[in-house]
Amino acid sequence: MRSIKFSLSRKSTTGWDAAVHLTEVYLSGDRKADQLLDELPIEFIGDRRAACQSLFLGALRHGHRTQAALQGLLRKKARAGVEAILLVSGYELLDADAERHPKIIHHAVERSKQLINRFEQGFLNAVLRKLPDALAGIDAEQAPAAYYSHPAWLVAHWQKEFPESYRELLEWNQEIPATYLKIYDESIQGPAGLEATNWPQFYRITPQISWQVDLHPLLNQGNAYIKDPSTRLAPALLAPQAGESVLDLCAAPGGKAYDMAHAMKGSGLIVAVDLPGNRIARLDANLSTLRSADLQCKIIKSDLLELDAATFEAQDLPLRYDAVMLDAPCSNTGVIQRRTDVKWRLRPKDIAQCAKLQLQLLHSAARFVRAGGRIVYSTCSIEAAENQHVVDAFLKSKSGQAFELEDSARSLPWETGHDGAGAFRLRRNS
Ligand SMILES: C[S@@+](CC[C@H](N)C(=O)[O-])C[C@H]1O[C@@H](n2cnc3c(N)ncnc32)[C@H](O)[C@@H]1O
Repeated sequence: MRSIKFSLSRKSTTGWDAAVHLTEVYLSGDRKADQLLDELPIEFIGDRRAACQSLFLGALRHGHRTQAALQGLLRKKARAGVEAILLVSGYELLDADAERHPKIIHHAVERSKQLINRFEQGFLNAVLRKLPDALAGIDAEQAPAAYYSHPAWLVAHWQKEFPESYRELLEWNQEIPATYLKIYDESIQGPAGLEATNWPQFYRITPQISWQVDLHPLLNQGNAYIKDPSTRLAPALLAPQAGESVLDLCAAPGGKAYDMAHAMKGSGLIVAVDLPGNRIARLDANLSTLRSADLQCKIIKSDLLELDAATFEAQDLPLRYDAVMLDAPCSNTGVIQRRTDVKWRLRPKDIAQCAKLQLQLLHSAARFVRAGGRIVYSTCSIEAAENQHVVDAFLKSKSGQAFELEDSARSLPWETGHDGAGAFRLRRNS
């Protein structure tokens, strides 16, 4: 398959064409939606980029519903190029009033002439004409997984985990997420078009805002960061103080480090650890905006499970810290509204596998907490298996005996109105 930059380099390429192309690449490979959007050529800007993003993410957000509707219309699975057109069109049909459906179908058939062969065009035409009725025939009560466009196993799992509220969760995940800017320095006047929220320092970014003109000058100076209000929970629990030593584990790209550096009033030590790889460059760029004469920020590129005393000694860094943040990798079930392709990637065994790794990471992280110090274990999962159960298993273990659970915070998106998360503060007594 040709590169995204090459395929979209023609001036005549529309946002719709680009969305179909990204959807095809997504269906054919193992790249995440964010990565594909990041690969759009820089000249692909303005309305074309916005249309591409909205159609591509809409196709994925509602893709399971469109696939369910197509089941009765296709004898065998369509080639990824054809399926991509059907998913983008399915989203457009769901998003529009019935009187616009013929226009949507006509447009898809016309644009597809340059994308698929004549046989496929005839087939597409026939299927698209039946798609609106097939979509309308899916009932929320009888077929919640198809209607709310989630894998059936995940819906069955949440029906057990959240019997009272799984529908609210499914509805939440299907909404288009808000984007928030956190402004740390109260003296900074944000641009017009930022909307205040109930969460201090968080502003909703409205369509009036220009990323290029309004936001870029504000970002990357250490005083503002694009992040969801749920990200405040774990740093607030850890509450690092000025002058303390903080070990930020699983740190990249550095969002939690921003909160912690500001809580520390720019004084102390932050040692950030993440796996070697391309996330380190963004971590480094973010930390470089936080460093000051009084705040040292160091990076260790390492697997936490292999982190040992020698690595710290080699960089002349302490081995034990006042405060440790472990923002563990997780199933991401709390952020599906924002990262809709998580629904496509997640497999039934993933939650248990994440929990197993998280417990290993917590054991490894706990070694670096000084006596009397604290550690916050945090995830952006809403699964008990990845939150409370990991902490319970740790506390029951031999090394967990030295710790006690002091406090915790949880966000279930349908209750809080922002992304889901779990955070637990453990104190080391000895
Ligand atoms: C939830 S993200 C961290 C987000 C970050 N704390 C922030 O606030 O911007 C999880 C991170 O864990 C890192 N990670 C996963 N497994 C790891 C391991 N074994 N050792 C170190 N880092 C790991 C990933 O590379 C990823 O950057």
